[in-house]
Amino acid sequence: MAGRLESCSSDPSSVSYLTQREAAEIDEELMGPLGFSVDQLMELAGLSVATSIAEVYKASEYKRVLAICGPGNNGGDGLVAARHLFHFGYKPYICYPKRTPKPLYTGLVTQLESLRVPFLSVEDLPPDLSTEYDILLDAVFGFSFHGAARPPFDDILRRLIGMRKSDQTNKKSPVIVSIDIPSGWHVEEGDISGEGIKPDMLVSLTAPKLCAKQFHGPHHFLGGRFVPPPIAEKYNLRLPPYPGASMCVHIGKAPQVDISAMRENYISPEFHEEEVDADPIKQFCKWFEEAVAAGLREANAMALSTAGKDGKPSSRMVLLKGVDEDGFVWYTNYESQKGCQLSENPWASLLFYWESLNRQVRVEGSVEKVSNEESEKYFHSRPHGSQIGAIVSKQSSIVPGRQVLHQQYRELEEKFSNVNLIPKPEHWGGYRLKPELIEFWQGQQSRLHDRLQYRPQEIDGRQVWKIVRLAP
Ligand SMILES: NC(=O)C1=CN([C@@H]2O[C@H](COP(=O)(O)OP(=O)(O)OC[C@H]3O[C@@H](n4cnc5c(N)ncnc54)[C@H](OP(=O)(O)O)[C@@H]3O)[C@@H](O)[C@H]2O)[C@@H](O)CC1
Ligand SMILES: Cc1cc2nc3c(=O)[nH]c(=O)nc-3n(C[C@H](O)[C@H](O)[C@H](O)COP(=O)(O)O)c2cc1C
Ligand SMILES: Cc1ncc(COP(=O)(O)O)c(C=O)c1O
Ligand SMILES: [K+]
Repeated sequence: MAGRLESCSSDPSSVSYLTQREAAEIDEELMGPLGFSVDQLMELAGLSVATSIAEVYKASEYKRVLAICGPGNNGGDGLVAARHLFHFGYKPYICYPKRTPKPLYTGLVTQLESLRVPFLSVEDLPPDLSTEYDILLDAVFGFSFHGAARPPFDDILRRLIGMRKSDQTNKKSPVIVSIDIPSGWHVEEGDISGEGIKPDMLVSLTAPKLCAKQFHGPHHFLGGRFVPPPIAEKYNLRLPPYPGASMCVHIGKAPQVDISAMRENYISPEFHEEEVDADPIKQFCKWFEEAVAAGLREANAMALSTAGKDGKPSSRMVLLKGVDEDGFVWYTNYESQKGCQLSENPWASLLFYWESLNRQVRVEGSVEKVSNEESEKYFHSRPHGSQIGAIVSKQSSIVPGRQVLHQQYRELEEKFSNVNLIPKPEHWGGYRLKPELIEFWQGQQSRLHDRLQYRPQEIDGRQVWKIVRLAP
């Protein structure tokens, strides 16, 4: 593979596209019989736009955002998006030349002013947009656009078009993000002249409009996670599922990424010898609590690496279920691959990676089984389904098909339906790794990371932990 990867996203052919009339009708229905207010929909639309941007263009690299807002609701979406982007750590600027005196819009302006977000007139805009901004947010026209753009928007659109053309030699030019419709494009026919703006990202709202079929930029997102079933049914809308609690979903052709160019620059507070706890377990607990407080999902997930007598290592994720001075505990099937390897070679390593904190913790040491009582106690604390699952699963053995697992699961569910205590299989239980090495890694800029390693040392017959700094 030549370093190229297609990232996952929804199949564009399975998504519905709306005509201009349908878009306007849906708008009216949402705000009529379905009880929404325009403020609500605009807030959700603007939030979807801001979260889509944050998914692709990180604030650390694309900080300066110029939101160009038009006279209608598309412009309102831009104002809302700019406010959210401010709170996400971006630096927004607003160009809003044709203001609407309605309270909704004056409120949005006041909110931005209270955040000290600068408002620029068309005359204030720098002659070359490409040097001053990292993101140009096109919130000029939405689905009610018709005809040819009138002043002052005609000139602004020309500058966006010109900037992209004259900038092809520049290393990094700003990206254009269009809300709902690339402004100036025909809502259904798209970029009729072929001379229109060429956004890098399009965030369609509610459902893509027909013109979006002509969008060939790298990032097509759908936002506006508020479509109620009556609308979806009436307009026969096929929309991709939104992941988790996300306000946006990537649709369209998956962007090609150059794996070799994928890298993050870690920016973190420095991590010094003076500030760490003399006891690595206490230090681990401190970092673990910080990972949990930072809202990391499964901060207790760790990679466990083992090797049997053939010396060939293998890794898999397991969940940390306890940690104290005696070591790190996880539970599994003693007859699994890892179980067999540990019976041949009771040494292992554990690895935690807390991505958003730029932290890694590495633990190495000897492994033994926890007491049967400890395993019993933990086993019975698990949800019933997981207890049955552990009985069903002869972990790491070949199964002929998923239905076999389901069949056995159903039989056991039936068998244990009136039983208080589901018996723990003998071959299921915990392991405890007693550390002989713990290393705390804090990512830093230019790959000059902090690495503090603890190893036990005997001083006057007493075991103490020696801390050394390792080169990154
Ligand atoms: N579920 C939904 O539906 C949701 C929709 N939402 C958002 O609403 C958007 C649609 O909003 P919208 O209807 O206000 O229309 P939009 O295009 O922003 O502006 C119309 C303005 O532009 C003007 N104008 C038109 N042509 C022009 C020209 N050639 N040159 C100059 N001006 C021109 C026109 O003036 P007029 O021609 O009427 O005098 C009017 O003032 C939609 O795309 C989405 O972003 C979300 O907020 C929430 C959920
Ligand atoms: C986040 C995560 C946590 C996991 N936790 C455990 C666990 O605590 N115990 C376990 O036996 N398997 C766990 N698994 C499944 C293992 O990664 C692995 O598939 C399984 O234990 C079989 O590994 P083996 O064949 O190398 O023994 C987890 C997987 C993931 C992705
Ligand atoms: C097969 C298996 N066993 C055990 C666990 C440990 O988790 P828990 O005891 O919380 O179910 C996991 C977690 O993913 C797992 O996949
Ligand atoms: K737009």
